Amino acid sequence: MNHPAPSTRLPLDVLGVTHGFGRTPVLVDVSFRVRAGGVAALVGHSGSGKTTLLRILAGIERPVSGRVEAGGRILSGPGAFVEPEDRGIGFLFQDYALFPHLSVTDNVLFGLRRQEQAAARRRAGDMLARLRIEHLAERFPHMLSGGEQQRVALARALAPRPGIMLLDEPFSNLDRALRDGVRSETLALLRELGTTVVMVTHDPEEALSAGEHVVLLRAGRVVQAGTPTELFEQPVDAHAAEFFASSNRIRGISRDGRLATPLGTFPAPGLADGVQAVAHVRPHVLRLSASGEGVEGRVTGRRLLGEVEELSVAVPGLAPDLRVRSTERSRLTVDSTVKITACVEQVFVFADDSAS
Ligand SMILES: Nc1ncnc2c1ncn2[C@@H]1O[C@H](COP(=O)(O)OP(=O)(O)OP(=O)(O)O)[C@@H](O)[C@H]1O
Repeated sequence: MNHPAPSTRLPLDVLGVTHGFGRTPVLVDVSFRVRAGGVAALVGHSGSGKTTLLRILAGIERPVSGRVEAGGRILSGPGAFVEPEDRGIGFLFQDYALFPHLSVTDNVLFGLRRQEQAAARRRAGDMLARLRIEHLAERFPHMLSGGEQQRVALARALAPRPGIMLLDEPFSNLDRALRDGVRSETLALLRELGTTVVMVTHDPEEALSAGEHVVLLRAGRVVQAGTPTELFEQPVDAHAAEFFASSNRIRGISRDGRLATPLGTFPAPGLADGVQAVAHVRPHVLRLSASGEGVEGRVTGRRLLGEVEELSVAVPGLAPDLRVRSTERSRLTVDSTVKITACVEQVFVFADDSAS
């Protein structure tokens, strides 16, 4: 099999990018760096500004202020702007946007239209081989499955060997079984080619599994940026904690650096005495046992969610019931009395936003 030459490795810097439409601010002072050949996942709820930021990186949109640099070259900035086609950036978007009237080969050649024809044909052939879709070369997009279309779109985007690749929810149209495979294959290929990647997703699992650097956006601001482990295990605020795993939210009042709740007391560093706060207790950090240590509760329901099982447990003084998840199948039945313990280090306490 022919292997395409690696792309030029480029770091990408986003420096204080601010943008808005009319009076509405959409991005506020956004900064982050993606190392050359690294993969960053931009994640956030709908409307947090992910796509606008990607459009700015692509050069489709000009930021109101701030800079975008690739390998030290200013792409957007005060008095400087490089047109999208001259940025050396490839895109892969959700709807693939293959040309319906062009064959697979011609779709890939479209990305190489600035090159000499014989070299372009060789490159297109290499790319199709690399993605194991040579046998589809003469087909038209309507004759392809979703996964095949995605590969063709990837081949088209990668054929010019961009140093940077922008992915906007490129796997969300694929069904779950296909998605995981296509995503890991795509990222493995991009890593092999040394391409720097910025991937937009609203799926927390996808961000944690794909990005070595995760940037969490809320209302156009970076809430937190770091490794997947940092974002999952050390969230900076309630929003960051809830984004990656929905928790049992247990209210209490802080005293002496701890939060007293019906489920026990949890460390509440930095909170003054008498502040209303919430302990975010993820369902998987709770353990149930038939007897022993812990707060007493009563099992009120069981649901199998696939790999994990969720039990709901009523605890006096707590509403709604606690959600407890485990990959082990519980022997506890509905109505049995249980003891509940929480892994204290994995409980996050933040001031109660809804109380102010
Ligand atoms: N051309 C535009 N004119 C006016 N407002 C816009 C325009 N493009 C985006 N917006 C607004 O900017 C905000 C951010 O939109 P953006 O598409 O960047 O968010 P997103 O995080 O990508 O959301 P989603 O996950 O739903 O795609 C939204 O409030 C949106 O309505």
